[in-house]
Amino acid sequence: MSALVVEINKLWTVFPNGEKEFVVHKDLNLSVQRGEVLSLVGGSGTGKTVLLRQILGLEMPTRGEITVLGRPAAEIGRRGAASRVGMLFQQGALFSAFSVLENIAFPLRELNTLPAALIREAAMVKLQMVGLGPDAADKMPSDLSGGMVKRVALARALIMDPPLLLLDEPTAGLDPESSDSFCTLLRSLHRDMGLTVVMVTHDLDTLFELSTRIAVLAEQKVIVNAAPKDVVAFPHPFIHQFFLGERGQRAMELLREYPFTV
Ligand SMILES: Nc1ncnc2c1ncn2[C@@H]1O[C@H](COP(=O)(O)OP(=O)(O)OP(=O)(O)O)[C@@H](O)[C@H]1O
Repeated sequence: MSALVVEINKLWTVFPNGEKEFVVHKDLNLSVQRGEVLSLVGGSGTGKTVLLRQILGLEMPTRGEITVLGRPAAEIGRRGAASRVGMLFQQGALFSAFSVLENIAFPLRELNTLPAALIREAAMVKLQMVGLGPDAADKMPSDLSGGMVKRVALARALIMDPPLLLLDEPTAGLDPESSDSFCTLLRSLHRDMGLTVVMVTHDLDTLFELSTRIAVLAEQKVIVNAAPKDVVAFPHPFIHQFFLGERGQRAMELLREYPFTV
């Protein structure tokens, strides 16, 4: 298998805006190597979520190519895609009428190729993998804490052991303690499953705890894609404001605290 898991070439994303056009991405290039945790960082509206959805094949770019695991991203949006790419949406997005176990099993059920007992067993394994006990299996989403919702959504994203995992603001809305323990879980899963991860986050703790690389979106493209310590030192007004403004001290502390990233 090639070391390149995601390859984005000359990507344009243009949305209609009244009489005019609104250009979100312009000639954007990005590549993600196997085993990386690549974080996408950028100001509001720079097209981070759109890019994740395009990698997942849920949206088509206006122009350019996105190759995921050697095939066009457009093929991923189809049936059985969960075996190639798992996605953790920002709100967790569980089905409220399904139990925890039914939510986790959903992509396997959809495939309709395995007997129910095997599907149940696979979902129980994933439940354990995300640190939840068997007693959580029959709970309904409304009975779960925010941290548990994220864990169940993660278990569902991983049900078919995809090599690539996409995370949209994985720790948004969690209290600091739940956020920390979710980061620890993501980090051990990344290590143990040999996952490649592409993540969008605004949270500096999450960013420095998990990222092996950071790609910064500005001026409709990726202005830098490098190790965290090199990104922090890159001369650009957005980066200066994001890492070295008010939050600068914190960013520097985090760089020292998480040797994994430097
Ligand atoms: N389907 C669409 N039609 C028109 N405009 C869209 C569509 N989807 C996204 N946009 C616009 O594209 C821009 C990028 O959106 P996106 O959600 O990717 O931003 P983002 O970088 O994730 O921002 P944030 O950090 O605020 O979540 C925004 O201005 C958004 O309004």
